[in-house]
Amino acid sequence: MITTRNLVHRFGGAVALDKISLTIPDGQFVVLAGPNGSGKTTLVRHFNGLLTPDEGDVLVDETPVEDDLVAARTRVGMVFQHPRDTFVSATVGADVSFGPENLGLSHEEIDRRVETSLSAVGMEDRKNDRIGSLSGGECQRVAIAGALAMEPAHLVLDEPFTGLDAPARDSVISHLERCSKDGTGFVVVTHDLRDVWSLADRIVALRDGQIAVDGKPSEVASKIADFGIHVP
Ligand SMILES: Nc1ncnc2c1ncn2[C@@H]1O[C@H](COP(=O)(O)OP(=O)(O)OP(=O)(O)O)[C@@H](O)[C@H]1O
Repeated sequence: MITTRNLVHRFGGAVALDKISLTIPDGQFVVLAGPNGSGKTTLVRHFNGLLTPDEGDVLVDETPVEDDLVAARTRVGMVFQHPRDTFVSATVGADVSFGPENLGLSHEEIDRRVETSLSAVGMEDRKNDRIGSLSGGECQRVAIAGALAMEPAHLVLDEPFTGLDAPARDSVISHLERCSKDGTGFVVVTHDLRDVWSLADRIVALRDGQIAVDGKPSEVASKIADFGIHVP
């Protein structure tokens, strides 16, 4: 469970998050929407301690993130835009095993996690492929596999569809659906709801650093259409 309580974040004098209180239970598929500059990326960067609150608290499983950064980063995985820049190894399999290796797991457990997470994104036959040979959608899927291999309770994807063509988007979405059914919670940051509307349990929309809308897709559709978010 991820909890923020009266979370405030400022950049210089400018308030980016203005008293955000939010609880995300395990397993929930949350879409975090809102216009450019509304605070989405700033908010999710608090979920695993990439930013520190100016005021308020952020807790993962009821422990303040700053008290146990390792636990927070194990429970909350993140995949950012442009994953091509974040790969650390030359091949798909080596990259996905990098995180579990750093957890000090046994070879058997590392192999199991690599197999499971690559097959969750439909890349089980591509372990030996070079990262440089992948398309944009495949890069995104390998980045998701790398995060899944850490077996997080929540996986945060920041604008995962940027730069992907329609078939690549559809492929990533169908694999997210599969992982979601298997129990992984998701927080997907987007300003375009069309891709993920059908997968979402909950839509949270920010405006000017505050929660403007929070509810099930069917409840919020009419409320969010007027603030710069594409609704299907
Ligand atoms: N490193 C930074 N330094 C200064 N201001 C920042 C920084 N990062 C974000 N901001 C400002 O904080 C506010 C929230 O930005 P944030 O990136 O969280 O919004 P966002 O909703 O994710 O936007 P986008 O959809 O454009 O990515 C904006 O006004 C932005 O200009």
